[in-house]
Amino acid sequence: MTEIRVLHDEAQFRAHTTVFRRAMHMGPPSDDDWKVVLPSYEPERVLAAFDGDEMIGTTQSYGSSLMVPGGAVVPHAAISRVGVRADYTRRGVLTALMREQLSKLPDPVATLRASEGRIYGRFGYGLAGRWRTVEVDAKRAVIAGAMTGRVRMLGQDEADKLLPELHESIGLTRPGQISRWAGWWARARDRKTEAENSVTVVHSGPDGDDGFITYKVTTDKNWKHEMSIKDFVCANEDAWRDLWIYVSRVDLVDQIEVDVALDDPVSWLFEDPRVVHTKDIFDEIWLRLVDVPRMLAARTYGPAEPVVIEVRDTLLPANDGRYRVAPDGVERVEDQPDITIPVDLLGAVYFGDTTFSQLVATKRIEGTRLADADALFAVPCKPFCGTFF
Ligand SMILES: CC(=O)SCCNC(=O)CCNC(=O)[C@H](O)C(C)(C)COP(=O)(O)OP(=O)(O)OC[C@H]1O[C@@H](n2cnc3c(N)ncnc32)[C@H](O)[C@@H]1OP(=O)(O)O
Repeated sequence: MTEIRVLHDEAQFRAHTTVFRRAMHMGPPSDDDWKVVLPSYEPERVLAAFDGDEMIGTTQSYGSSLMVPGGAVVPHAAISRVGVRADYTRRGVLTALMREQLSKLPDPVATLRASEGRIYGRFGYGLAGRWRTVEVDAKRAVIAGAMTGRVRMLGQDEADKLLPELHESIGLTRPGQISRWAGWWARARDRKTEAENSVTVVHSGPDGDDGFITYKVTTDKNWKHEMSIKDFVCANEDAWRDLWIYVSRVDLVDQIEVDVALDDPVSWLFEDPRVVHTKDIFDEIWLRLVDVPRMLAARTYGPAEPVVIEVRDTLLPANDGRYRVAPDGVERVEDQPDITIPVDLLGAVYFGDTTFSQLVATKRIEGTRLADADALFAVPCKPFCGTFF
């Protein structure tokens, strides 16, 4: 019999990490590891499944905020450390954890990064945003013109102190982005220490610091140097362009790799757009609309005739209902629906990464008046988070 409990103390948190890591085929945390991981445990947000006294499954969330289309920022739960002990899988342990977690979340929306694509749809998470991994041939990469601002390289201690403040002051600039919590920065600092030669460069414009990158250069046995950009954050286009000028001019580097938004205009920076090659497109944001009326009201809509959308949510039936979505807002109605959609697929269209028409074409949903629905949910830019957790 599986029982779900909220964990409260450090010993339980450490056992939680061990169960999760084992599910991911990693060993338990060392004492040094544990010092870094502990700050990522937030009271009341940590759940575990038990069989008697045995901990057999885990999940937790971090309190954060998320930008939605139109620019509003809403409280958000970042879901992480989901794992079930291999000797207990496929007996409903994750189902019990997810059910309990969703019923208790204080936030109207949750996102996660999925280890596998078939796990989370049944719990109402939809694939809402993807990233594009690009490789830039640095030897041929020429950006015309000079920087408009200036860049400076930081020492590790300085970076550890400045980056959380700078990230917060830059704020969220694109739908899909989330704020970072103290435990996120502790893990990031630890990963940089592991990487040893991780480099942080900050950009300043007329109003002060307004962007940064963190990267690492590795050298293979053929003396080929690859720069991997781990973090690329900027408040404006000048900072973005100047930081690209900087990385494209670092000596010895043959190739630069970075994850960007699907519609990132990076190719247009270079005199020869072919220096940018898309290596991969991969799912990033799995979105769970926990409070559907609140989340539908939080975003803005494009110009189109209103449509009535019927939402089905087996885990959170308070969301079940028909919503009339119009450019001037959303209201619950009893009218006949134009479209009927499960909550995971409403999550998939929420950020505009996919459309109602595409879902109908693939027979995932049924509906009419698709041109209006697509126009209402259309967005000027694709979602991208850029914060891995
Ligand atoms: C946000 C993150 O942390 S991502 C990391 C997720 N964790 C991992 O990948 C670690 C390794 N895997 C595991 O720990 C487990 O297999 C989990 C957590 C993915 C699933 O836990 P389980 O307790 O086995 O899930 P549960 O028994 O509740 O399964 C519910 C349903 O999902 C299906 N399901 C569960 N996992 C998978 C999977 N990996 N692939 C396909 N279907 C799956 C089950 O078959 C079941 O379907 P059914 O209701 O039709 O019978």
